[in-house]
Amino acid sequence: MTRFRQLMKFLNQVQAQRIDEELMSTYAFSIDQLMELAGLSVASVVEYEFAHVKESPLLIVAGPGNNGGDALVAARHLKHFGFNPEVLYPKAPNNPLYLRLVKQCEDLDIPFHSKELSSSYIDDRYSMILDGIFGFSFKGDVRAPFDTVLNSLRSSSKPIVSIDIPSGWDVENGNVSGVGLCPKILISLTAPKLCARHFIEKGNDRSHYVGGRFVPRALVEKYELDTPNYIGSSQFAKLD
Ligand SMILES: NC(=O)C1=CN([C@@H]2O[C@H](COP(=O)(O)OP(=O)(O)OC[C@H]3O[C@@H](n4cnc5c(N)ncnc54)[C@H](O)[C@@H]3O)[C@@H](O)[C@H]2O)[C@H](O)CC1
Ligand SMILES: [K+]
Repeated sequence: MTRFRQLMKFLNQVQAQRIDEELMSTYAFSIDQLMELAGLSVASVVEYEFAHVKESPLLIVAGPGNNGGDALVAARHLKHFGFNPEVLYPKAPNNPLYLRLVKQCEDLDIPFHSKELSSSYIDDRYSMILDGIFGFSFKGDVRAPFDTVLNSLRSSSKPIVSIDIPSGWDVENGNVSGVGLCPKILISLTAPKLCARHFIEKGNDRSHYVGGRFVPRALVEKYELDTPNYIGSSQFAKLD
């Protein structure tokens, strides 16, 4: 796997949301397409980093928005990759897109949990945690039921991989509340958001990836994104 120089461009919250909107208007993508590619990137990074613990169950925590949708897509791909994913879905929205993703997972016999799991249960059962709770639309103080979910994940000793934003972190200012997760791996989608600067500062035992290989050149130029040169068919790039 080739490493890439650290990207220098970080998006604020409004830019991240605008890029998302433009992809689905000007550039004619459907949300299903973007989510499928985002979730595939995430699953590919997990496969790359955790292939050695494939047999143990892994815990995928899905939130109420599209970050949670990415997590559900990743769960499906990981099952096809030979992993043993289980999904914690504390607040399942009644939205046709997410209902389809849940059905696709259930049809693969992926177990779902709706009630918070204790940190001791997580530590005993799972090899790692995939955090798809909140992404770039998170704002304000964490509301129930996710406050207690974040508490038990934070108390667990298992490695956390965060999709796009470490959940509980302010999208621009990082873990200012102190209630956010402390991931070992961050997978930024499209481009890193401003909070990723604080993740990088934490040091060498952290890995930062970028995924979401769907950004047209005109959008890269408009927002001056430093998207990596993905190698071959790879769905992610690891940043230095
Ligand atoms: N262009 C891309 O890179 C793509 C990224 N994708 C993923 O989509 C998320 C952003 O999704 P969005 O639905 O806009 O928002 P979130 O998932 O971050 O969450 C919204 C959800 O959360 C609730 N919420 C917000 N703040 C709080 C709070 N303080 N307490 C409790 N609940 C909160 C809110 O009510 C909503 O229900 C991005 O990060 C990527 O992961 C797309 O999948 C593809 C394109
Ligand atoms: K997240």
